[in-house]
Amino acid sequence: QMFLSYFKMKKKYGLVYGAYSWLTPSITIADPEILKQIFIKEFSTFPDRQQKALLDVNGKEMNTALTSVTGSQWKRIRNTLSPTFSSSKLKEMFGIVEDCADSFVQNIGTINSDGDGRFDVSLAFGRLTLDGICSSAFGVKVDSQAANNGKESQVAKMAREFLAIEIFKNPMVFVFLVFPWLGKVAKLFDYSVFPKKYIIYFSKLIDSVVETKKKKKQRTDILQTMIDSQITEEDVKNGAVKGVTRTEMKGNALITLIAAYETTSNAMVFLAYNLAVYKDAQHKCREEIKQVIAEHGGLTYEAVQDLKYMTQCLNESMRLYSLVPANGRYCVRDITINGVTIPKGTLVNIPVFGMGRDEEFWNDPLTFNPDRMLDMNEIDPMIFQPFGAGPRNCIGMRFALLEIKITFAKLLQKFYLDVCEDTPAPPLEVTFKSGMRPKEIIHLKVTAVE
Ligand code: HEM
Repeated sequence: QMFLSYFKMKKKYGLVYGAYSWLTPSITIADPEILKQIFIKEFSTFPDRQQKALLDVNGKEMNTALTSVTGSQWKRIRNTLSPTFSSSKLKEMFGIVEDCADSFVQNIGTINSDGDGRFDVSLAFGRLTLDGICSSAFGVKVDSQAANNGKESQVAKMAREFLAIEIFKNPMVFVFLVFPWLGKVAKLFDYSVFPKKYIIYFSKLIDSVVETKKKKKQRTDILQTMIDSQITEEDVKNGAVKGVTRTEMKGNALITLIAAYETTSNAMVFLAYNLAVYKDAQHKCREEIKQVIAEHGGLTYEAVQDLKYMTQCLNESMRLYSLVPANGRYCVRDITINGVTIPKGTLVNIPVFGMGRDEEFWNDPLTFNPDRMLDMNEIDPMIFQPFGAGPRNCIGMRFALLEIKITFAKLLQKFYLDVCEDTPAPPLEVTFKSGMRPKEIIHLKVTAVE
């Protein structure tokens, strides 16, 4: 309802309107010209997504996560972690992602004990994503996809429990939203809105993985990049511009788990649903996969980059079903942009979900039409921004795209995707927990390609 209110408000007030986000003044902006200035040209005026006090309520490790840090600390950590997602590093991580996708395809045909190919889409893609993230962020193979045989590892169990926490159900979150200045007190007492038991567990896990990796250099993953660039608190005090401390390493491994899990798994849930409903698109994806594999002699990193039509389907799916339905930028000094004055201390709300379904920006917006994503130069990156925009956009975008495309390339090679009798017709109803997901449990069916 909150995300749909955009249409009502826009009809009444237009593309820019003010409101309060609890006690913080907020302005909703859907004007792409103003947004371009906010995200890019005036980045120094809008450097963060929230006010600082509200970012310090996660405990000392997670207060250092990229999503929470500001100023020179953000710059240093972002500079350190960005190369992890370069083409060369992603190529090195290709094997990790491929192993998870292989395990997914092996398990998907038998995930349901009835053997009829019916499966719970969120459960299946959730396990796949968990495997990928635990391998890459913690350097631990958890194989949660084999969990239907009842053997779930302790790491997978803890990660699954940690990710199932609905943070907005913690009443303290509302206390902080209403009284943001209390965040300073929370920081002082190392308070965390997340249960400490999980933070302690994963901190210890990282300590032990770091020791193992130090003894024997292992495969490239996100944690390895952080280990390779570890610095001390002293280095930070002396003005280091690159590197992460051990505490920052822990906070950023944990945020990778949170930032990557719901978003990536739900991106796959919605894509699978759309391909099962829109069979022409599924057929075209399968033909493209065959052609690309033939051209590259296998499903290589380069072959995955050539899956153009699949990318169109994914983009169209993310437009219709925004994984992160709203973005934000916090204004740190008074500014006037295109006649709109934004005072210091205002929260800018970007209605990503609404803009993705707005008739002013898209023809027939509720129809899944991958052809409209043919030429991305014609799509305004402010109106369609599944991974955000500007210098503070999603750092893991290329990793997510790689994981999704490898998985679907492997899945569609082996299986046809179909709807079940009880699969709802499009458009799916959605709900927001820690990310956007289908309101109901969605089942689809796989049948082996002969
Ligand atoms: C389909 C999957 C994903 C979607 C849709 C998504 C979306 C987003 C969005 C909308 C933002 C906010 C960007 C902004 O403020 O402009 C964001 C930030 C972020 N994402 Fe993602 N994300 C995805 C996957 C991932 C993955 C796989 C990782 C890590 C491996 C990741 C790590 C992060 C981090 C650390 C930030 C904060 C960046 C910063 O503040 O500098 N995300 N993501």
